[in-house]
Amino acid sequence: MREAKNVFIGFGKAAKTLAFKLAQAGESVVMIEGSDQMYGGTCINIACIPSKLLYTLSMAPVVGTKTRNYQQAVLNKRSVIGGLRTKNLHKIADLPAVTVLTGWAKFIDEHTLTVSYANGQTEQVHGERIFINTGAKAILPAIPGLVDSKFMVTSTEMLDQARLPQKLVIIGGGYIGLEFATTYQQFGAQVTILDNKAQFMARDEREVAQAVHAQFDQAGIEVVQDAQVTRVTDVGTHAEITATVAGQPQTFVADTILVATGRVANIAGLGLENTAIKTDAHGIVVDDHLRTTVANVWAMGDVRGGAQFTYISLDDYRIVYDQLKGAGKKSLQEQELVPHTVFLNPPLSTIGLNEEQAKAQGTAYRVAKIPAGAMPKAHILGNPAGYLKALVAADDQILGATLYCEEAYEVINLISLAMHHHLPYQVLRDQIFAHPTMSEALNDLFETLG
Ligand SMILES: Cc1cc2nc3c(=O)[nH]c(=O)nc-3n(C[C@H](O)[C@H](O)[C@H](O)COP(=O)(O)OP(=O)(O)OC[C@H]3O[C@@H](n4cnc5c(N)ncnc54)[C@H](O)[C@@H]3O)c2cc1C
Ligand SMILES: NC(=O)c1ccc[n+]([C@@H]2O[C@H](COP(=O)([O-])OP(=O)(O)OC[C@H]3O[C@@H](n4cnc5c(N)ncnc54)[C@H](O)[C@@H]3O)[C@@H](O)[C@H]2O)c1
Repeated sequence: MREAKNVFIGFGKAAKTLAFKLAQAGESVVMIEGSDQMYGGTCINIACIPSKLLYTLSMAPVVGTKTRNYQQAVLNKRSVIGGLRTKNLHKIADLPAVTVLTGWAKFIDEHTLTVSYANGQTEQVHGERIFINTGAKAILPAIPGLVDSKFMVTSTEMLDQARLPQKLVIIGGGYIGLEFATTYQQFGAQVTILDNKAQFMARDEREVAQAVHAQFDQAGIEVVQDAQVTRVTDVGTHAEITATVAGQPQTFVADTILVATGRVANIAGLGLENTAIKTDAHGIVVDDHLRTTVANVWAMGDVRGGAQFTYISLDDYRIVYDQLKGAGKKSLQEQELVPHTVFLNPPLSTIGLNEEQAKAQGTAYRVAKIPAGAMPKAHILGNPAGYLKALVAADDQILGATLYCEEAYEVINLISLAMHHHLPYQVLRDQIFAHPTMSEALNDLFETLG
């Protein structure tokens, strides 16, 4: 039997970072990854990186023309992702203390896994410690005809589809739905989003949801709320999607149906029933230090049923590493305040409280708000749309921000830093920023508060 001090199931963000650190410290590591197409995990292969690469390319006309070349973009994406995958593999596989096994792992007891290889062979691996980092997979709703439709894809297939859809229907108006609508519309697809909630962008405040909706209207992205999809039927070259919209039957036509209705923890087939590791409706149950209900097993990233973001998985690594090699003080508590970005055009980044939440909680606040068009950099970038808004408490601490503007995904990190370090808003108001940048909007934004 193969043995190691540290055995990882899944080559995700937390696992690869922790494996690298432990191996560098001379501890033996076995990394088990099911697919040779997934070294480095979901983010780099089938999620954040390919989707943001296509998003970026969807905004960039081919030099000398006004067209965006979708086929070229997909080829470009394959080449970049292939390079990153190899780099990720070698970064840990080349360390003398690491063995990478390409096969699917399943618990047979709390210290032992069976690894099944593509050639039908199996092997047993014993771990003093075992770290589960198996991620999440797309939820496929039980809609008659959906999974059998040849036009149905999840984000994974969509990101590698060589042909640009002409009529794309997206079921689900969350992160993936909104981002893919933006990207594929910009490449030239006709896009309709069918979301089952009554409100567009139900998690966000109405002000920004209305601003995004107006931008979608302008771009020609159709958004249908309160849509309960009841059936999908393939009809030759396209599919018909039947839905009840606000109680009325409607039919939509698509040559690609993207299912983006959330993702669920990847625990099926892991053999958890052979252990005392508990699960709930969200995933593997962990405590604030990511320990499962079995002392030698930890769970990190999407599989533990929390917020599904790569930066959360990375922070999960920090929590576990701190237990193994540090003071053991880091915990999930520190993940409560984190920035989020939806990669729209312009992008939308948020952190902390929004105005509706502050009102509902009865928190006293002042509002700072400026239009994005006030910033020269927004004009340089050719998109002065949107606004920046922040909430400040009576003691001058920043309560939260909504940035719907060019480069919001960079600027939000400065606000996050200020909030985490309890800096009063005046620090950002008076900070000298490089010019011309979008960050300098923070001078103007907080200047409005005096
Ligand atoms: C389209 C899309 C876009 C996204 N964009 C962003 C974004 O812009 N920013 C952001 O922060 N987040 C984004 N996310 C979310 C982000 O991708 C995930 O939160 C993150 O990748 C989760 O990483 P992880 O560490 O949990 O594990 P993962 O990276 O998911 O790794 C899990 C690995 O485990 C392997 N595995 C599973 N079961 C087994 C088994 N039994 N044996 C062996 N191996 C196994 C899998 O093959 C996989 O490689 C996006 C997600 C999607 C789908
Ligand atoms: N930029 C980023 O950070 C980023 C980008 C993409 C994905 N992600 C992560 O991946 C996760 C999964 O993304 P997602 O968009 O699949 O999930 P999501 O939870 O963000 O959105 C799912 C949407 O689908 C709707 N829905 C559910 N069932 C439906 C049905 N039967 N018919 C119509 N609508 C339905 C929900 O109401 C919701 O609006 C996200 O929650 C996020 O954590 C992050």
